[in-house]
Order: sequence, then structure tokens, then C-alpha cells
Amino acid sequence: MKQKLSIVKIGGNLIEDAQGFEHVLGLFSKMDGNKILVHGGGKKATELGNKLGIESQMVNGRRITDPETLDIAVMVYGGLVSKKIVAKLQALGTDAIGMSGADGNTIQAHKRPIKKVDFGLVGDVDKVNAYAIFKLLQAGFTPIFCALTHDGRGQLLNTNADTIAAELAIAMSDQFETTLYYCFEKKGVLQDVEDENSVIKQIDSKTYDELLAYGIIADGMLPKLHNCFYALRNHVSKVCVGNSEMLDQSNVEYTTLTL
Ligand SMILES: Nc1ncnc2c1ncn2[C@@H]1O[C@H](COP(=O)(O)OP(=O)(O)O)[C@@H](O)[C@H]1O
Ligand SMILES: CC(=O)N[C@@H](CCC(=O)OP(=O)(O)O)C(=O)O
Repeated sequence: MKQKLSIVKIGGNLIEDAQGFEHVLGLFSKMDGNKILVHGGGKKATELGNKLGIESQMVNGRRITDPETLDIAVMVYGGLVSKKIVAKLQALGTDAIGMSGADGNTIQAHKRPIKKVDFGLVGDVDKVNAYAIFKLLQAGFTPIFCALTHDGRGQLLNTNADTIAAELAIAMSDQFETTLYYCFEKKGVLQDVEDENSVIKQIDSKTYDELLAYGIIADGMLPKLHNCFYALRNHVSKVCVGNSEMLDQSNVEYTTLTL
């Protein structure tokens, strides 16, 4: 029987909320078994860019990344956010190790080809080195991945953290029975984004199409759900979307995705 693995992605709004940040890391540190954390930090990158006079430009939930913006992404995702998370998890007794896709050659990508939009230094994932990650888990480390990949020729690339989480979950699913948790500030995918009590408990491919057609899913939820179904179609056992409480295995409401 395969061992279990939990992959938890935490979003930018959670990271920016001091209380929410402590809470989610506390719950993550208590999770049993093999686990990996993936974090964004898009909000912080936008904030730092503004302070430096470099305006952010997002298209379809993805950041247009020129060389200066990439430097900000590296500083914020690979530096500030990663190291804060690692230090907090160490204090909670979790032996965390901060990773970009360049570290241990764990995630190789290529620069997204220019079609309608030139996203600049944004990476589409080619290859995850599942063996290197397996070795880290086996050695007792908890890998903490940020939203950076590399092209194997010395170029770092900015890759959406939701995508990194899905690609990791898919690659690790050969070896593990993997559950992918997309953890953000709301209770789940909501029927009405203004009403926290309108959690849609289950979404299958058919409901997904309907929700898209009615415009119930918008903004950052579009790439998130796209990644959820991409993971499910590629042998990830379970995919959930919800707030931190979802990690507690308690009886809270959240959204489960099925094919
Ligand atoms: N139906 C929906 N249910 C919940 N959130 C939604 C929905 N449609 C759009 N959203 C928006 O998507 C956002 C989450 O996407 P995003 O900000 O990219 O997440 P993350 O914080 O994980 O990066 C929510 O804050 C919300 O504003
Ligand atoms: C290419 C691209 O869009 N990369 C994202 C990576 C960070 C991220 O995904 O952060 P959240 O999860 O907090 O949104 C960005 O720069 O915003």
C-alpha cells in the first residue's frame, strides 16, 4: 500500500494576516505523516513593488514578470516569506527546509512561450524531481516550496504557487497516495463570494462547467480550480479547497473536488 502525503498550499491573503498565518502554520505543524507546504506571497510582492515604484501587472491571475519584477519575486518568495515560514515551523517542532525549484533541481520549467501575452520570466513546469523530494521526506525534512522554478540554464522563473502545488502533487502521486489542500482565507468555493455560509461542498466536472458558465467562479479562483481538476485527472487522490480549519480534520465545511 502507498504511504500518504499531504500537500498544503497557502495563499497570499493568509500569509498577510498575522493571526491567520500563525494559525495555519500551527495546524500544518500538527498534521501527521509526510507533508509538503507550498506558499505564494503575491500580495507581498505587489506591496514591495509599489514601494520601489515597480507596478504589478496581472493577466488571468498571472504576474507579468520583467527582470526587475523577477528580482522582487525572488526576494519576497524565496527570501522573506520562505524564511519566515521555515523559522516559525522550526519553533513549532517541524524540521522545515525552504526550497525553490532550483534547489536540488526539484522543479525545472521553461519560459512561457509568447502567444497573445508576453508574460516575461514566467515558467511553465516541465519536470519535478520526485526522487530528490522523496529523499528529503525520508530524511525527516518537511519541504517548503516557494513560487520559483528554474530552467536548468541558470535562469530563475516565476511560477504561480497553485500550479507548483498541483505539479508537485502529480509528480509525488507515483509514490504516495496524495491529498492536495488549497488553503485560503474563505471557507471553500462559495456560491456567493460575499456569503461565507454558501460553501459548495462538492464540485465535479459537470458542476464546474456550470459554475464557470454562470460566472460564480472568478479571479484567483479560476486558476485554482483549473489546477484542482488538472491534479485529479493526473492521479492525485483527493483535492480540497477551504480555510485553515480544513487541516484540522475536524467537522468543518470545505469544498471537495471530484472528476
Ligand atoms: N466562488 C468563489 N468562491 C470563493 N472565492 C472566490 C470565488 N470566486 C472568486 N473568488 C476569489 O478568489 C480569491 C482566491 O484566489 P487567490 O486570491 O488567487 O487565492 P490565494 O490567496 O490562494 O492565492 C478569493 O479571495 C475570492 O476573492
Ligand atoms: C506567475 C505568477 O503569477 N506567479 C505568482 C507567484 C506567487 C503566488 O502564486 O502567490 P499567491 O498564491 O499568494 O497568489 C505571482 O507572482 O503572483
